[in-house]
Amino acid sequence: MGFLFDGLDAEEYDRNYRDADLVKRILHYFRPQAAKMGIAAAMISAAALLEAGIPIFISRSIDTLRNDTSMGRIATTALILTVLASCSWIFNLIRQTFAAQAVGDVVLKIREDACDAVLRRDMSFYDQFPSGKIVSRVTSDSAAFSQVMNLSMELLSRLLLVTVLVGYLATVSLKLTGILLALAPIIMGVALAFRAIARRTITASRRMNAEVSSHIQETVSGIGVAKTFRQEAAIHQEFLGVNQQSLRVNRRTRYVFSSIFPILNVLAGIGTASLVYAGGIGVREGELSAGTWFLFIQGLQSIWFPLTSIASFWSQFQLGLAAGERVFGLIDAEPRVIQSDSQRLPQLRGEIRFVDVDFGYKPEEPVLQHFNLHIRAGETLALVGHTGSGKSSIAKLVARFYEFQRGQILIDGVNIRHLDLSDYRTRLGMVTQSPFLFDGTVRENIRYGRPDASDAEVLAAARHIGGEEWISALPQGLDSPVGERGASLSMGQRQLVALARVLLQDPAIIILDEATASVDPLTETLIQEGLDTVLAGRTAIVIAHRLSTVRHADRIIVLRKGQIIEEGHHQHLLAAGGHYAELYNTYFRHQSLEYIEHARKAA
Ligand SMILES: Nc1ncnc2c1ncn2[C@@H]1O[C@H](COP(=O)(O)OP(=O)(O)OP(=O)(O)O)[C@@H](O)[C@H]1O
Repeated sequence: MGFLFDGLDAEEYDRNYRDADLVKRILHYFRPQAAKMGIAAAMISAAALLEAGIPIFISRSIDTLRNDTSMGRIATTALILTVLASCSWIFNLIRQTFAAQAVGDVVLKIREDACDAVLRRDMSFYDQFPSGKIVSRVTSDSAAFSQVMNLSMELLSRLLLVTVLVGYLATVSLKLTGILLALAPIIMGVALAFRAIARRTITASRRMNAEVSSHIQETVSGIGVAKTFRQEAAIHQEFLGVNQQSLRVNRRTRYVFSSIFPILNVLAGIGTASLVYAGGIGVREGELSAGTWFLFIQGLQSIWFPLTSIASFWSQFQLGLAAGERVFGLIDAEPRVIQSDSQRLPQLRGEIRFVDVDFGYKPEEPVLQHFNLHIRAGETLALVGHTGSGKSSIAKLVARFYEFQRGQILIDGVNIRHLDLSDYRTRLGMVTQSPFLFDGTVRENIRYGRPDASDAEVLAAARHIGGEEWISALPQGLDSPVGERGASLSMGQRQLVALARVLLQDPAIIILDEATASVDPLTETLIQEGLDTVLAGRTAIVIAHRLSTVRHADRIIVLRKGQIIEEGHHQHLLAAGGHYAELYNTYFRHQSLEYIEHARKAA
């Protein structure tokens, strides 16, 4: 009876597709599987006919055996029944095998399409869809969607069975068939009512369990803060409350589930009793044979479960379609970044020009307005400004992660919208504040910059960035595992890996979001040397957090609310005594050697 509870955890999502379109699209995925599905459908029909035939054969046999009880007759009856049951099992096995293959292939294809779609999307897409939702669309929704097909086949088989059986019973006794069918709406009504109640209690129970987990997770992850503020007792009390509520909800769920089977059994009992009574009278009056009487009682059992599953079909079918819709929604999401050409720039010099650019993540919240900036090829440009001033946005536009609303961005004089993006991005390197390392070794992570690089090239890049020492400090050298997201490496080591990776890539333009987290002085020096190596001879946009970077930058631009308010060289800007000087005094000055010396003397 598991089908009664299936799919209860699905959420309601907004529907944008018509059911007919969804079904058409699903069928389109099944088209290459037509042969397998054809075999499965044939097996369904054969098995349904056999399953309906078995009780009919038994009823006939009962009547025959009343007149002929010879060993031969008994043995033949038993043998035929064994053959019929075995055939039914074999047909079902073939059907399950072919259907599982077809559905499995379709889920595989849909997941491939969903994964491709995810990889093609621009960054604005990821702002809109949190990663958890994307993952669940690619994994569980694509599987839930295949349920539509399984359900349809199951329904087909049940309908066939009920039709054949009821059709035959009607030819035997209309009166008893009437009694049998009168029970159908009651059975279906109870099944539907139970589904509605079960759905509510299950949802409440799931929410409650999620609440308990999130409470524990929050407590554990914020344990340091909780201890500092001596909140342990309050947290304990709060947890007791949530836990008690969870107990109540889960108890109610169990009551609901354990009450349904007795209710269904009582109904089945009433149905059987009515048939026994009406059939018994029929036998007494000589209108029915004992075999037919048996057939109707057995028929109730055979029709009972199919009826409950037919009752629950439609809502489950809708849930499957909704899952399909979420997957198609992901596949069909319109890209915002649109390239109108695919020009390649084999000799990218790295000149970047923003011409009168307007940009906002949301149209009503502009980040850059009439923005103009010219970065010469090979120039190192440092962007400074308070948080939210638009530094990262400029970098993201150069990387073509987002679409801008007005103006032009030119790369070596070519409109960025006309470039072959994948070619362009091979010449564009990015080092983010907290570099993302993939689970694997240091070597694999460095090679990520250029998959065809040899071991010698990887080693050379690593040495070039930080010398021999940082490599030998790693437990297994370049073969040391980095752990999930690089957790086994220190922050400094992760940055060195990211720099070696980008050096191996050898881009013409480099975007660097300097890390704010401080590292030990030795690593700091290593990173600085690595940075100098990476930046040399390339166009660099650096979101600067280090004094040494702003000092050595060819040009600094100071941003406020998406506008350039000052620009020039470090000394020049400092002498001007404007916004940069203020930023320097509050942010950069404490990193200077003079400041540290002065502070030490003062202490
Ligand atoms: N993905 C996003 N979706 C919506 N708004 C965003 C997004 N990223 C940034 N913003 C907004 O755009 C503005 C500029 O942000 P940006 O990240 O460019 O600033 P920033 O100068 O790099 O700041 P920080 O130094 O804190 O990184 C801010 O108001 C920010 O809230």
